[in-house]
Amino acid sequence: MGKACAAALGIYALADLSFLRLPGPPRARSWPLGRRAEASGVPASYAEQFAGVLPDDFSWEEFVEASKRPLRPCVRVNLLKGTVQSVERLGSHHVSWFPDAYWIQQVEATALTEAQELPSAWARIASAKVTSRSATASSSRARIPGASSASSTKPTQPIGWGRDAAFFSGQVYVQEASSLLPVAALMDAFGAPKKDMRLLDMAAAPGGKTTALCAWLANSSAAVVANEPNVARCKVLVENLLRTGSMPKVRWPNSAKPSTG
Ligand SMILES: C[S@@+](CC[C@H](N)C(=O)[O-])C[C@H]1O[C@@H](n2cnc3c(N)ncnc32)[C@H](O)[C@@H]1O
Repeated sequence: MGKACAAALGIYALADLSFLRLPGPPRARSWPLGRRAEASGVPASYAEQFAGVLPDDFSWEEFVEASKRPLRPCVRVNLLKGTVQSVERLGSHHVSWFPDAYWIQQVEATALTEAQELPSAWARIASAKVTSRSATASSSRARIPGASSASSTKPTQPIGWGRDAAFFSGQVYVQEASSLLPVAALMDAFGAPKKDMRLLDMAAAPGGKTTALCAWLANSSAAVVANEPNVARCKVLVENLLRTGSMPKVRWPNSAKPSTG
């Protein structure tokens, strides 16, 4: 139970840590941290707690700047329903910290890397063409029923994954790449699912982490307990769990199993 609690806390406490690898402005350490945080509109007590997990060479100001940057989406192949081979147009920009996840709207020509994200990068990416999938991936992918058929031509528009057959059939899940960091950390900590393990996702809707965990727990006796207090968001959560085939791996807190009929 102790591990499950730690895992649950980890899921929600680890937010966007991708900034840890990004270059930032020079450190400003002239004022005490509390005063500097309050100047950014953040309570000093929060900043002091956070300082405990920031690396020594990473300042509060860098953290604030990183927090202002837009989060970048990725498309994750849901191994409960699809494979990297079965999903068309994934591109070749793999998210380094998560298996089977690919950056959306990444542009080969500008060669932006995860460590080179600039304040203006988002606008450039959004307006640019999407890279075509790599020749290797293209030749190795088999067509499967229901998957997108627009694969033979090089896409010139960003792929609308939310309107793609691969999305509706549950083969892919679109989420911010940083939201996979806690899941990656947990997978790394455990190595493989333990027998009858229960992972608590305390704030589960819309299901990005829960569905990723369910895919990881496939073929094991482990399960995810999905907690979500907001009823409207529960509906979206259940839709995503059904779409991705995650239901068999989910347990509900407080005997509150939603009707799926
Ligand atoms: C950012 S979303 C979680 C995203 C989700 N973990 C994912 O990966 O897709 C935050 C969720 O926390 C829920 N929430 C808000 N207050 C909460 C509380 N006190 N306890 C549990 N969940 C809460 C919200 O309803 C919302 O659905």
